[in-house]
Amino acid sequence: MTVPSGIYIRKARIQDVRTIHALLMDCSKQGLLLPRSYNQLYSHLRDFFVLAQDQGAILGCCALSITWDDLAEVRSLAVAPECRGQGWGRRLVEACLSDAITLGIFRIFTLTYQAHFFERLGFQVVSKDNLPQKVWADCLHCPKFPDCDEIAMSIEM
Ligand SMILES: CC(=O)SCCNC(=O)CCNC(=O)[C@H](O)C(C)(C)COP(=O)(O)OP(=O)(O)OC[C@H]1O[C@@H](n2cnc3c(N)ncnc32)[C@H](O)[C@@H]1OP(=O)(O)O
Repeated sequence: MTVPSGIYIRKARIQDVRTIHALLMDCSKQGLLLPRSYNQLYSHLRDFFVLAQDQGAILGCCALSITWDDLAEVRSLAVAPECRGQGWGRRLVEACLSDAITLGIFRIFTLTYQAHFFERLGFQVVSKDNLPQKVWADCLHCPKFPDCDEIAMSIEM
């Protein structure tokens, strides 16, 4: 497998939406994360960081979504298979954590099947009961609702 060169992390642009959508759809078909509609991606595009290549390809993404005055969520994390295992997933999450600090938010949670990956970044498993009700607003649209089997994790910075 050829490892792409000239890749870096930047904020998402409007031209990236279709590629972000395709990346997330690929992972969601494998049951790894929840799909996001074009409507959601356009309206939340400012939340996203992408792993971009000089030639224009988008090889990864991650979003920081503000939940409430002291809480934000890391979501929609995906790295293209050819770029995995090189620290890009970690850097994408760190970009979101850094953004949270800039915004003055120091408690971040995530809902994930990749508990070990997030543990490596300092997240800890928490009870879903410890997350505020507001967190579950999007879940009403989830095909798995109300039987969520994702693991809740959080980090305090
Ligand atoms: C909130 C959410 O969106 S959850 C959905 C997460 N996304 C997916 O599952 C989609 C498919 N998977 C992927 O896109 C990728 O495998 C990711 C995003 C999970 C990981 O991205 P990568 O770029 O491969 O991870 P990266 O190389 O940065 O690894 C960081 C650390 O986590 C570890 N790690 C990476 N993936 C995993 C894993 N699946 N299980 C356990 N540890 C892992 C690495 O060994 C590394 O450890 P280190 O700090 O000791 O070196």
